[in-house]
Amino acid sequence: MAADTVIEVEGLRTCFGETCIHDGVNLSVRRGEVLGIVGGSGTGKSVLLREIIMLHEPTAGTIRLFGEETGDLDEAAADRLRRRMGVMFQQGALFSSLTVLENVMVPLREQLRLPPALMESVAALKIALAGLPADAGPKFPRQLSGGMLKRAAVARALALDPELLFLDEPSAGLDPVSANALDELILQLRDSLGLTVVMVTHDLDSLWRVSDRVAFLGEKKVIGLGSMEALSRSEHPLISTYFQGPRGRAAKEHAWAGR
Ligand SMILES: Nc1ncnc2c1ncn2[C@@H]1O[C@H](COP(=O)(O)OP(=O)(O)OP(=O)(O)O)[C@@H](O)[C@H]1O
Repeated sequence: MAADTVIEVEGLRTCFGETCIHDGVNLSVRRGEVLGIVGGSGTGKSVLLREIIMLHEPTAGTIRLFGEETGDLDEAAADRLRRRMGVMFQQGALFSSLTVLENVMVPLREQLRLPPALMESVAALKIALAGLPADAGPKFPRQLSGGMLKRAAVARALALDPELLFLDEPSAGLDPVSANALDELILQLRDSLGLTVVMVTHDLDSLWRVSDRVAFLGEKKVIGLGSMEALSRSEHPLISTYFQGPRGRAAKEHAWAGR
């Protein structure tokens, strides 16, 4: 495994009963990059993410995180690795009965032994890092806009100072202005904290703006891996249909107009 590789997936196979959705998935993620995962609906993007973060066990193949093979770990070692990763799931998944500050404190309470006042300070810092005003802390999720909810979920994902951030459809349900602002946040976090970001998304505008490389899932494998520019020129029929449809072309024009 190369020194700058933080995630390596090799020969991954995933079956649910008789149906296999991955068969020979290979992928490596480099430290400090934003890697997008795309592909048609049902190609197994979210399942791949869940496998990388050790929430689902693959049928076969290996996944290495920071050089450690995840299939071989005992619970304590898996927990140590989990602490190095932050995850934002599709729905944000905040606890509705807790304030934003309390939500961000959940991983701190679970993983660290800190005095309550210090935990509050750490949580407040993460809320600020995620671009929320300080008065968002005492609010409940139902009192926040869609864009603010996503930021609160990002704040919680950052609670334990992760090196790796996973985002499942971060811009889903956001208006274009809030989606742009979230893209900016992702880039800022990568640059200021040196985070490696893996993001599953269908948002082509966002992929043009933030991804360094994109992995295209299709035919149960990664059938394309490279920059958006390289992928958008791919002649593979599945990839070209995806990127050269009307939405793909519009996103490319949009991206070029913004340069
Ligand atoms: N626990 C499970 N049991 C059985 N089948 C599952 C399970 N989890 C996922 N699947 C199936 O695996 C396939 C891939 O699901 P996944 O959610 O990863 O797709 P996706 O590429 O993220 O799709 P989308 O873009 O629509 O979100 C789907 O057909 C789904 O029904």
